[in-house]
Amino acid sequence: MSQTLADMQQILDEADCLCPEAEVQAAITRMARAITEKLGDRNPVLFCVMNGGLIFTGQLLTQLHFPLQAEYLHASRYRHETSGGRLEWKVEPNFDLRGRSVLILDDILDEGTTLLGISDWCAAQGAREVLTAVLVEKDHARKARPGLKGDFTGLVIEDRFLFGYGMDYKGYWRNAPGIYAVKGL
Ligand SMILES: O=P(O)(O)OC[C@H]1O[C@H](OP(=O)(O)OP(=O)(O)O)[C@H](O)[C@@H]1O
Ligand SMILES: Nc1nc2[nH]cnc2c(=O)[nH]1
Repeated sequence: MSQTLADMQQILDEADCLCPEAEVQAAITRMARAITEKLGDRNPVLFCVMNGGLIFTGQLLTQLHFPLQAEYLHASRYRHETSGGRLEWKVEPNFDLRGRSVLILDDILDEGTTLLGISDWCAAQGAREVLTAVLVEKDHARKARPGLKGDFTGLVIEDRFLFGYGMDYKGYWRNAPGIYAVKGL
């Protein structure tokens, strides 16, 4: 096994599981009900924020039983690091947002800079309303705006560096079937 693979296996073996898969799935089901209640008759367009939003979006979408359009965008600011920098757009959506209800789907609201930047961009494109849904909110007071929260939140989790369920550690373990914290971080 290469050193990278051995290191990554050790990361998972030594990590703390903060939320097992069944609890994550229950949270996604609760979110699906709340989103349906709010947006079920608004013909919304949903944007998965790649890459981290992939698994959450996939598991949420099939629980939304109303007409919607599903799209993606790609914006990133961590680049395999454990602290964030400037938000970089990798793929801007090519989609007419004028007058639309928009729901942004992402794995985590940490400082919230990513979701604020994306929400502002959607509003500037003429969206009628922009809502956000995050699987995880990180519990700390360093938000980009005091008290910043998603409109729909699955789980509130302690202030450690998390991976699994879409969140990566150095590009790995987005596929981990639960939410884990790296040992010592
Ligand atoms: O609330 P913030 O502090 O802005 O952090 C949250 C963002 O960080 C992660 O993305 P990242 O930039 O790591 O890109 P990724 O989606 O490719 O993992 C995550 O997917 C969120 O989009
Ligand atoms: N993987 C991962 N990405 C993040 N982006 C912001 N916070 C986190 C985190 O705790 N884990």
